[in-house]
Amino acid sequence: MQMNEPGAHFEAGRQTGPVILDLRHISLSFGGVKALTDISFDVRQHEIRAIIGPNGAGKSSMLNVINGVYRPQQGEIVYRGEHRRNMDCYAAAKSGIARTFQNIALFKGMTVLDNIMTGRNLKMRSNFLLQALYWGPARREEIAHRHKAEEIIDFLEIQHIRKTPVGRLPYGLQKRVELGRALAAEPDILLLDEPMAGMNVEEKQDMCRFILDVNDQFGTTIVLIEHDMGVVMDISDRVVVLDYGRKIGDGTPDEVRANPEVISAYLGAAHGH
Ligand SMILES: Nc1ncnc2c1ncn2[C@@H]1O[C@H](COP(=O)(O)OP(=O)(O)OP(=O)(O)O)[C@@H](O)[C@H]1O
Repeated sequence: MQMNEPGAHFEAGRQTGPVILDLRHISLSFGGVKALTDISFDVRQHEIRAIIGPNGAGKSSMLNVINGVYRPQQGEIVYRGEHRRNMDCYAAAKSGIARTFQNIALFKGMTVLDNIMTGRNLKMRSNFLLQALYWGPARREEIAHRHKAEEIIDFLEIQHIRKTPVGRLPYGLQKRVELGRALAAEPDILLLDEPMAGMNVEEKQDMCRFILDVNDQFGTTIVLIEHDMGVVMDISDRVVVLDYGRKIGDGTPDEVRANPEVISAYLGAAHGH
């Protein structure tokens, strides 16, 4: 029998580690609108954790709480054992949390390579002054960053478009470049907001493969929002289900699929309630 590290768990045949991110009793409202009410769930190292739920359920708000864009009025976030009232956007990025957005947020006029290089910003030590004073070290640093960006380009199989302005690419490839930019930060946790939205079947299959490879080869923990149930159930270790800002289910894909409250929320949504 294989010996596991302490705190190790097996989900969907994948070994996941101890809890890296723990969200406790998070409540968030905008004026009178309650976007999240008393949500608690955790994320284990190396797992693929999905957040699902009907439109307006609070999924994007939850990601925004995790990377510090929104500050919840109540609750606590424990990240790597440190307790915080809320995350701070810059600190979250600096401490290894990267994300992609529902609507692509790339520099359309810039090439694929340059967009991916922007993901290295937080890793760059040299600023303009330093570059002027110490041309050598800054140059060496630039080369190292470029090398990393090229590695990501190879990994995502987009060598052929590395010099193409992003705005000229089809949607599916733009989404892949956005993933590349997030990967350039070498994150420990990658937050993906609907990575497959608007894609055709083939593009979805490619994206699934890349997400699984990122998780497998880089050991990256992944938290994703996705509407395509087939994809979610296929690739996730555990799924949290939100409805009207409340958590109504949490568990393995099989557990969630069999949860009567989840079934009725989805049937209700399908019937337009
Ligand atoms: N910045 C904001 N200002 C005011 N209300 C907001 C804001 N962001 C989200 N909300 C509200 O919070 C609720 C949850 O929205 P959220 O976008 O998190 O849901 P979602 O599950 O991601 O939805 P979708 O699947 O449609 O993207 C909604 O009622 C939404 O209108």
